This record gives sequence, C-alpha cells and structure tokens, in this order.
Amino acid sequence: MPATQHHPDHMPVGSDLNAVRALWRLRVFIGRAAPAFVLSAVFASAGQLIGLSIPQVLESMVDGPLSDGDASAVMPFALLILGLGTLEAVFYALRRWVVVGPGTRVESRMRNALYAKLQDLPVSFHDKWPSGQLLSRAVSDLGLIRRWLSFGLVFTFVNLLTIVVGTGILISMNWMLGLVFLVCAMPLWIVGFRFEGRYSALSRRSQDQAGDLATAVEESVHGIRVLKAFGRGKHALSSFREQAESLRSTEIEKARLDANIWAWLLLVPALSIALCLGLGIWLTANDQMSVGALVAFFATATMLAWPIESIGFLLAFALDARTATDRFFEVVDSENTVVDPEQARELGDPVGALSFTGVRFRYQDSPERFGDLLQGVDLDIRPGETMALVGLTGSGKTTMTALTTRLYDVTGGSITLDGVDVRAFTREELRRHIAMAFEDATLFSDSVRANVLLGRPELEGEEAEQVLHEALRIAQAGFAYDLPEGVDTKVGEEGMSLSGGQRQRLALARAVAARPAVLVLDDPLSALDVATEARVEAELRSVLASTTALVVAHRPSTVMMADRVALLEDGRVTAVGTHSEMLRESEHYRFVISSLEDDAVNQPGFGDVAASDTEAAGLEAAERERRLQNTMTGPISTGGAS
Ligand SMILES: Nc1ncnc2c1ncn2[C@@H]1O[C@H](COP(=O)(O)OP(=O)(O)OP(=O)(O)O)[C@@H](O)[C@H]1O
Repeated sequence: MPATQHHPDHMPVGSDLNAVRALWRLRVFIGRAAPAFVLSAVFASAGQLIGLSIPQVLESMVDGPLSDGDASAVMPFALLILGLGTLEAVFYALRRWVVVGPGTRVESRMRNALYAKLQDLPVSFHDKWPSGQLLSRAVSDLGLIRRWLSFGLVFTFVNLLTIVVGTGILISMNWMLGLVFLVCAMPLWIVGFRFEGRYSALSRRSQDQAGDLATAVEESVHGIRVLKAFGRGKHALSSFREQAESLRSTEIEKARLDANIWAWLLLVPALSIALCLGLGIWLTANDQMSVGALVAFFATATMLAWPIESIGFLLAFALDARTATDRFFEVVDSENTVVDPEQARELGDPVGALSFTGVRFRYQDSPERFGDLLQGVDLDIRPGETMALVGLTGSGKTTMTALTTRLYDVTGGSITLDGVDVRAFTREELRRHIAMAFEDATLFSDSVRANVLLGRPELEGEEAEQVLHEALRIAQAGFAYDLPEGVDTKVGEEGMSLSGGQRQRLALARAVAARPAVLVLDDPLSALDVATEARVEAELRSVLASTTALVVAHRPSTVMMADRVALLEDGRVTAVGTHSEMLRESEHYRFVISSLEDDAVNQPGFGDVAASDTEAAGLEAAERERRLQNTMTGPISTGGAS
C-alpha cells in the first residue's frame, strides 16, 4: 500500500538565504548562457521603452495638429505610432527567440548535474529520500526554474525598469502628478514584503506535497500487482486522494494569498490614476498643463499599470523558483559520505583475497537504543574460495555483502581486498574487481545483451558476444534466446515482463559477465526451482573455481556449493568451517540449517537436497530457549572466526 511519504527529517525546509541570494546560486549553471538572458532583457526593455515613447508622440499630436484642427498633419503622427508599435512587437518576438535555446540548455545542465549527483550519492542517501521527491525535483522544479529564468527574471528586470523610467517620465511631465502617482504605489511595497514570507512557506509546502504525490504514484504503479492481488486498489486510491487533497488545499491557500495581492495590485494603480485624473483636470483647467500633456500622462500611467500589477505575479514566480532552487541544491549539496580517496590505490589483477577485520556497522537511521548491527566481524576468504554466509533472518548477511563494494562504509574495522583497504580504491576500480548479484534482481529498460554486459562497457564485437553467451550459459538463462528478439529483446521496466527466476538468472549472468576477482552473491537463486538451481550451481562451480566468492545462502543446496561456511550470529562471525564440521560443532549452525530446510521444503521441485545429513530435528526448541536466555543475559559467543 503506498504509504504517505514525507521528505526526510534531515531535509532543510527552505534555506536561510534570502530569495535573491538563494537564486543567485543559479549563476553556476547559467554560465555561458548569461549573455542570451541579458540580450533577451535588452530586447524586452527596448520594446517597453519604445512603448513608453508612444504617449510622447501622442502629446505632440494632440497639442500640435489636433488642437490646430489640421487633420492632414495627423497622418505622419499616426504612421509614427504604427511604426513604433510594430517595432515594439518585433523586439518582443526577438526576446523570446533569443532565450528559448539557452533556457532549455540551463535546465538540462542542471538536470544532468542532479542525475550525476544521484548516481554518486551513497545508498544511505537513497534509503532516506523517497523517489517521488527526487523525481519532482528533476522534472517539475527544474522546469519551473527554466520558465522563471527565461520569463520571470527577464520581466522582473524589464518591468522594474519600465516602472522607474515611466515614473521618471511622469514626474518630468508634471512633478506634482508624478509624485502623487509614486506615493500611491508605496503601499504595494509593504504588501509585497508581507506577502513574500507567507507565500514562501506555502510554496515550499506545495512543492514538497507534489513530491510526496509523485512518490505515491510511483509506488502504486510499481506495486500494482500487490495492490490488485490484495484487493487494496480502493484503499490506495483513497490514500492517494487524501494526499492529492492536501496538495489542493495548499494550492488554494496559495491562490487566495495571490488573489489578495492581486486585489491590491489592481486597486492601487486604479486609485492613483483616479486621483491623478482629478488633479490633472484641475491643473489643465487652470492652464498649468496642456491637454496634450494630460493625455500623454494618462497614456503613460496606463502603460505602467501592467508592469505594476505584474510585480505580484513575478514576485510569486520568483518565490516558487527560489523554493525549486532550494530543493534542487538540497540534493546537489548533500554530502557524500562514501567518496574516492585522493590518492587511490590500483590493483592490476587481484588474486581475490577478501578479509573482514573487526568490522562494525550500524545504519545511520538505526534507533539509538539498538547496538551496532555488526559488532566486530572477522572473516578471511582465501583467493578462489567459495564462502557461504549463513545466519538467521535479519542477522546482517545482506549488509555484510553490501559493505564489500562500499554501498555503505563500515563504521569500524576494515575490509581488505588483497590486503588493501577497500576504501583505498576508487569506487569504480573496486566495483570492477568485486561484482554483486542481489536477490531482488533489478534489470534496466534495455536489451538482455545490454543488461548482462552492464559491467563490461569496454567489450565490443566477437569478444562481447562470447562473454554474453558464456554468462547466459552459466546462469542457465538460455530462455533469453527464445524471447521475441533473442538477446536484443528489451526486457521492460525493471524486467517486469520476465518471471522472478528469469530476472534473477539475468542478474546472475550480469555478475558473472563482469569477470570479477570476487563475486558477491546475495541469495541470487532464491526464485529458482531446485532443479534449475542445481544446474546453475553446477555451472557456477566452474566459474567459482577460479573466483573468490561470498554467497549468502538461504538454502542448504547453496551451502553445499561452498568450500566453507561462515555463521553470522549476534553481529559476529561465530564459526567458520566446512558444512560437515559446522554441523558437528555448532549448535546454532544446526539450528539455522534446519530453519533453511524448513523454508526449502516449501520450494517448488524440492527433493534431492533435503535434510539428509543434518541432525536438526528437535534442536529448534532448544535453540529458541538458548536465544531467549541470550536476550536476557547478553550475547554468548560460541567460538571464534578463522
Ligand atoms: N537500509 C537500511 N536502513 C536501516 N536498517 C536496515 C537497512 N537495511 C537493513 N536494515 C536492518 O538491518 C538488519 C539486517 O538486515 P539484512 O538485510 O542485512 O539481514 P539479512 O541477514 O540479510 O536478512 P535476510 O536473511 O532476511 O535477508 C535488519 O534488522 C534490517 O531491518
């Protein structure tokens, strides 16, 4: 069921920079597009200034030929006004034309930077951030910033310039009328200032809620099968409706606030024009102003009405853009805790010795009252050895595998590859040497070929074909050849058109194709029936003979494939040995294996690797009792790791 998502606690809600300084940060991405924005502002200003000159022509026309009653002399003035109007339109068209390309370029530059950052940030970042929040930043926030840069920013400048120049013209025409007009506009600044604070908060809320909504849509599309299977579609819809309703009420609040400021923005110029009209007529009646000047004054004042009215809209637009900018930089500024060292080590051809020494780990958001998940793991995996990792569910097996390629960094101790701390390599180098396959096999919307050769971008032609076919053979993924377009078939969003077992086999083929020194397999065969698993294992053995492997095992058959087994218990590896040694010596191991078998007998095709050589019967109750005592007296280690 798509849960209501909120942005993570650590996310700052609005930065403490003021709007101008927050928006100023965009300059990094504007870069070489800046001249285009300036040119666009110049064209728009030229258009506005030409517009402002029309009333001057009008004044000369009214005071000249019109007052003289010379109709024929009006024509040149009319033509001049027509020419100026045309020029104004041309400049507006130029403004738009000049800004479209650079605006979209800035947007895509920002989008690429965001994407690159998301790729670079560690898994712990993605654990915290709902996908919809990231999606809405990458799509709607950046679109909003582009529109603001190309239109909002340009017109804020142009309209302010028009107001300043226009007011100057009004004052020069008649200082008294001009001043009245100016003073009347003052309340607008106060209203605008108060509006900013309230609107900013609402804008932030609405954009975050839009992100939550995107997360809900993403989750329910992703989990559509579960929703349908459990008949929870209606429930999901009502929870979605609630979220959509919250967003709607925020938008309504925003619109109300906007309407308030609009009311002021429309009222103030109308009031000031009315006041000026009364005063102007009185001045004209007392011969202190010509009729032409009065007409020109009102034509100019009317022209200033839109720039003044637009200030509220432009201010709201700038505040929305500021929120979008804050939201963008929250991701871009996120500190990456898993980084490459300044002076990275290189391993040409590693032999594949993988060691855990005193490894401790806890998840960042793990509650204080819990101890570390891993509390000093010691484990040496020899080159070429296959080590199975077993432990009760939730004991930290997956976590241990994730630490090898630095999906998370250890919080204590170290992991070494050929004796070198994994943190001494660049992440790219490390992940070239250690390849992973996960239980939850994610495939990308691309061909089978591209998915399998994901880790080998350097391969081409015959060599690529060879690696692909070998990997598919080892992973028993021959079904790929029977897909409609063979290995060129697009496997769809996250491979949803394939079965779970088929996806797992392609993910395994991907790990095998990477030809790593160390292969880390997190229960990659869980969705296969036992017969297929046995065939995959037979093929895998040939690969694993020359590759070091750490395999999380949830089934006895996977354990059988390994040279040795490590037992993870209470945050430590408490025993290491061959399967039969472990069965003999470790009571907890026997208990874990018996629970694996309980699961395994429920697997389709189970039969040949059942609990033939374990003595687990009856141990479960004893083990439960032992664990119960453990929880009361603290953990008891049953032995040391190798
Ligand atoms: N990203 C995460 N953030 C916080 N806690 C996590 C995260 N991933 C796992 N955990 C917690 O860490 C513990 C160990 O999880 P892990 O997946 O490593 O166990 P596991 O031994 O692989 O379990 P299983 O056999 O069920 O796959 C669990 O209690 C889990 O809730």
